[in-house]
Amino acid sequence: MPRPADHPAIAAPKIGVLLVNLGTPDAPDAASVRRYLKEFLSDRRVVEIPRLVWWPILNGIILNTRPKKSAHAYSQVWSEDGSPLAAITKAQALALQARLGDDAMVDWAMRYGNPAIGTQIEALKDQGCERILVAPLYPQYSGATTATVIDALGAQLAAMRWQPALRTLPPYYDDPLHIEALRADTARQLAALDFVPEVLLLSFHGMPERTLHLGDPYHCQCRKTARLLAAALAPQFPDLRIETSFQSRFGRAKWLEPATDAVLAAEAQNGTRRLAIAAPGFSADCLETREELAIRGKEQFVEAGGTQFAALDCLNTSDAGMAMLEALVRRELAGWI
Ligand SMILES: C=CC1=C(C)c2cc3[nH]c(cc4nc(cc5[nH]c(cc1n2)c(C)c5CCC(=O)O)C(CCC(=O)O)=C4C)c(C)c3C=C
Ligand SMILES: [Fe+2]
Ligand SMILES: [Fe+2]
Repeated sequence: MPRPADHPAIAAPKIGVLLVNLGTPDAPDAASVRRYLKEFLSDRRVVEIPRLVWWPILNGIILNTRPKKSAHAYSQVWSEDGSPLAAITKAQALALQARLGDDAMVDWAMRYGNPAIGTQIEALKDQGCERILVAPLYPQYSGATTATVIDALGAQLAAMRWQPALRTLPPYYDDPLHIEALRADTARQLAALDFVPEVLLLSFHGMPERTLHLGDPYHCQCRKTARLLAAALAPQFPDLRIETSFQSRFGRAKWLEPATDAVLAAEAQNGTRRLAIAAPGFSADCLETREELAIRGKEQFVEAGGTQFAALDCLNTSDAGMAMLEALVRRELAGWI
């Protein structure tokens, strides 16, 4: 007697893959940015300050001042396809679908904003996906990013009578596939520059330093990605000095150091003239890379005396990045196929 799964008349269950990134406003205007920031900064995992203290600060100060400033920043990087983070995540989903063919149905979601995780899980289920792999596209795990995706997933499941079976993609900060993709794509971009950088600065998004002491592995995982990437690049670029920093400080608390803006200024003041910056903690370019690094970072470096500056692209839909994503996803699907 064949087992039911082996019976030719019973079709294999459909598998869905949901790529998830942080989220972004729907438009580069103050009202849209305010809506997005309200959802994002109300998450207890993102801002770990007692509500009684945080609520008046968020609603009384931040949501009245930051949206206009951030909307201006977003307008500088907005593309025909919308916010870079959403446009690139969508393009990654399409590219992954082409690579996976009939093996899985690929879709994408934003943790804050649209398309929401819950809506996309429902859509995959409605299309017959009984098994769904959810892939938070953060190489390094943190409570403020990866864990919030799983929280949203839990909330969606809590509202479903007939739930799909789920898997989640583990962090891949030190996975040889990730390090090799970063090495290959960084080397390709460095070789295409019209100058030879003295320094390659690896800039990761920051977090309050307190989260490290509370046990969040994010800082250590960023450091390990940086160490492995530097070691992988060394044979091809023996004269390149590789440094690490943390960007995007938010609020008054002490954040992880050294801070990217301070390092850019210090490098130039100490005589570095040619510098390239890369952001191996972001799987897709976004406001933090295109505005904070490529525009403001360049200004900071040049004002302090630097002469040549380049902000490298994230893995985005590069061949190296998509080959890595396909391999990471296929490894998870192997348990189901
Ligand atoms: C890559 C990992 C990220 C971590 C860790 C992270 C922590 C973190 N972020 C904030 C506050 C803000 N982040 C903002 C934008 C933003 N953050 C990430 C990623 C991480 N954040 C991305 C990919 C983006 C870009 C979104 C886009 O639309 O392109 C913003 C919004 C922009 C702004 O107003 O500056 C805020 C605010 C905190 C407090 C935090 C850690 C606890
Ligand atoms: Fe952030
Ligand atoms: Fe920022």
